Amino acid sequence: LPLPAPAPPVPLSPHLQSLLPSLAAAHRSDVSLSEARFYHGPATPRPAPAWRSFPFPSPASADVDSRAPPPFGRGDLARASQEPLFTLAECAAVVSEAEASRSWRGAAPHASYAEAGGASFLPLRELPGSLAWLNGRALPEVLLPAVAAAFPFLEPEQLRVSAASVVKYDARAGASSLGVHRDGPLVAATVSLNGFEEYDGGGTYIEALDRALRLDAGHLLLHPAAVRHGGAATTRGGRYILVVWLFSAALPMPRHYALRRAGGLLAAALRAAPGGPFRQEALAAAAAAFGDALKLGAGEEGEAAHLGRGQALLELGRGGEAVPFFEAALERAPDNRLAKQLLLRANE
Ligand SMILES: O=C(O)CCC(=O)C(=O)O
Ligand SMILES: [Fe+2]
Repeated sequence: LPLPAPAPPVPLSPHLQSLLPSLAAAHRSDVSLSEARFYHGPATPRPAPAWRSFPFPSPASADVDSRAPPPFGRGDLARASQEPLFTLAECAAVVSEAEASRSWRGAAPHASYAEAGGASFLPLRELPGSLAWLNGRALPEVLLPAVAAAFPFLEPEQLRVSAASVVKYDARAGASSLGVHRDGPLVAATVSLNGFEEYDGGGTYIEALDRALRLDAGHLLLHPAAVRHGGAATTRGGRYILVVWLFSAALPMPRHYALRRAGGLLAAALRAAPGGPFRQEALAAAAAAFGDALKLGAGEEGEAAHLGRGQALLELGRGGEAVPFFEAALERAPDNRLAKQLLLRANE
C-alpha cells in the first residue's frame, strides 16, 4: 500500500522549498547508513500475529499529549503481541551476550533528555552474535512482517532500522526506570527478553494510557516512536528488552530532519562564547531553523520544536516572544523541566 502523503500545513514558501533538498539528502544518508548495518528488503510473508490494540484515548486527554503523530491514526497508540514471537532461547542468547559485554552505558542515544533512572543501554553493534540474529532472522522473519501487519500503510520493504539497543533495568541498586520521552522518527519495536519471574514492576509506561504495558518474554510491543513513553520502575530483579527503532526509506520526514538541523544549530549557538558576535548570529539562525521546522509540521510531533524556538528567542533577549512557544511545549509535555524553567525566565 502507498504511504498516505503527509499534508503540509500551509503551502511551502520559496525558502522552505529551497530547504527540502538538503533535508531529503539527510534522510537518504540515514537510509544508506542503515543499509550498511541492518537487514533491509523482503519480509517473510507470514500471518499477522494476534495483537492487543491500544487506540489514542478519545476524547483526547487535556493533561497529556494524546494526538496521533502523522502518519499514524487514532487507532495506532500501541500494539502488544498476544503470543510470544521469539523463543525463550533466542531471548536468553541476547541477554547472555549482553551480560558478558563491558560496553553498557548510562544514557539512551535516542532519548538523551529522558532521565535514565538507573537504566543502561548497550547498542547492538557491540554484540555481533545478536546483531547477526537480528539481521538474519529477527528482522526479516518477525519484526518487519509484524510492523507491516500492525501499521499496514508502512511498506515492509521500505522499513529501515535507525538503531537497535539492549536496555537493562536492574533493581539491585534501587528501583530502575527511564523517564518519559519520545524516540526517533517512526516506530519503536520493543522485545521483552526475560520473563515476569525475574522481576517486579517494569514494562513500557505509555503516558496517554497512564499505565505500563508489561509483556512477558518473547513478546513484542510496537508504538509510534513519537508517542510519549518511558520505562516503568523495575522494583525487584532485572528486566531486559531489545529496542529496535525503525523509519521508512519511502517517507523522508522533512519535519524530522528540519528539527534535527535546528537542534544542531542551537547546540552550536549555546557553545559559542556569550557576548561574542557569533553567538547572536548563531542563535538567530537556530530560531529561524526551529521556525522552519514548525512550518514543516514538527510541532505536530511533540514539544521539541516549540521548546527550541522558545529557547533560541529567549537567549536572543526576546523573552516576550518566547513565552507562547514554552506554553505550546508544556501543552505537549506538561512535566518538561527545561520548558518550565525557561518559561519562568521568560516571564521575569
Ligand atoms: O522500558 C521500556 O519498555 C522503554 C524503553 C525505551 O523507551 C527506550 O529505550 O527508548
Ligand atoms: Fe523510548
